[in-house]
Amino acid sequence: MATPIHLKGTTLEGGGQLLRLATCLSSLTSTPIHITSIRGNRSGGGGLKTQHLTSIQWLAQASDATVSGMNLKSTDIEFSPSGKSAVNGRGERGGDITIKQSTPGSVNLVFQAILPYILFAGSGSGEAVRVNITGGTNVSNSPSYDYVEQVLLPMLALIGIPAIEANVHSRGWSQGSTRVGAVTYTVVPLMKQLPAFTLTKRGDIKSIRATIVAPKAYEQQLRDELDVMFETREAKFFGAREPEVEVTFEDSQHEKRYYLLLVATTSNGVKLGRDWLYNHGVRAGNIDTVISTLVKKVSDDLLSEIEHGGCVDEYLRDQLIVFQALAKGRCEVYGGKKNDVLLEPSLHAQTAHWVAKEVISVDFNAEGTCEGIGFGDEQDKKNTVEIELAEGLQKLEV
Ligand SMILES: Nc1ncnc2c1ncn2[C@@H]1O[C@H](COP(=O)(O)OP(=O)(O)OP(=O)(O)O)[C@@H](O)[C@H]1O
Repeated sequence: MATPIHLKGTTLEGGGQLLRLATCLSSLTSTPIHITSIRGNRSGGGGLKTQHLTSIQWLAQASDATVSGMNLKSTDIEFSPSGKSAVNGRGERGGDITIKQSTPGSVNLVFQAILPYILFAGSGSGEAVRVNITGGTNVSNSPSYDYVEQVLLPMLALIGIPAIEANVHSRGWSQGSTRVGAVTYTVVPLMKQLPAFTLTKRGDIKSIRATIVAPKAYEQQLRDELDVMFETREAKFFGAREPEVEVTFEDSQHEKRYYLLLVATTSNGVKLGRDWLYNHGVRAGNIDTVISTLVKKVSDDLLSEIEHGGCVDEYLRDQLIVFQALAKGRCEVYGGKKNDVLLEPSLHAQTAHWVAKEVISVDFNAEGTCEGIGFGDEQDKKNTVEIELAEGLQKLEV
């Protein structure tokens, strides 16, 4: 068996994303890896949390991997796929995948870990796979259900991934709540390689959609606050264009859960999103502050995304890297400029570049461009098989 590639879990961002991406690429390409000091840059000693463990367990089953260290708080895992892909983790093609978390750990970080595998491992039949995941739907520092539905999935469609349908059955919140949510994503695995893609022309801001999830009693106040904000900042958002704004509201059914997402859609179909699950403490006496702070922060954040002129927001930039690396050929994603200087990729994006380089040898340049490996084409895929011969180890390409 090949020697596992060693990945130090404290590299760059040093959090859970390194682990998700590395195990996913390892599963797809049957590359053994050894990750040490897992989430070593996080407080509390790092190690695997439920969400990470759940993702790795699914990938291990799907790729028939032998794994050591697969337990909560583990800081060291060795992950060695056998090369016999089981496609959806049950040894079947098509059908359903059900992943249950009993905590509000982020549904979408589990989805982030397994989606490339489901798409690229190849069911070949064009049959849809329903991915049911329970856990948190709106969790701080992770993609919310709303962000995935309104930004990630349309952007994946824009780069050539077959449309993925999203359904939320119930909300699950973090921050002291034990409410677990449920989501279904319906994914059609790729039947051939993902062609190279380019996202370099953003276009003008055409419309903005605001999604509010908050206690029903404050719906009107939130709508009013947004109206005033859009009126004041109309020119900044829309330039000379006629403003197009849509606001939707959903009752959070929880007196302390205030969530806002703003998504800008451009004339070229690009989506830029920013959101926030208010996390500074909600008390009976501070609702006015909660509402004004929420609207101000999210609109400030979206404006800075719009001002840099890029085709991806800060979060999408790191989430598209795996698709760039697996597509066939030169993939370019423009991240924008500040004061005429290219925006540096976030630490998460730099980490994803590093993992892609270490595990599947894809190089990203400073502009975030790479030559993707074209995963999925049997003719182009270079499966290296190691055969032990009496006189030594010889490598053959098949
Ligand atoms: N507000 C947001 N909207 C969309 N995506 C987000 C948002 N915040 C974070 N993300 C994405 O969530 C992922 C977070 O990765 P990270 O390694 O920090 O997660 P983690 O598994 O929770 O790890 P850790 O607990 O170690 O921080 C990244 O892909 C990042 O782009």
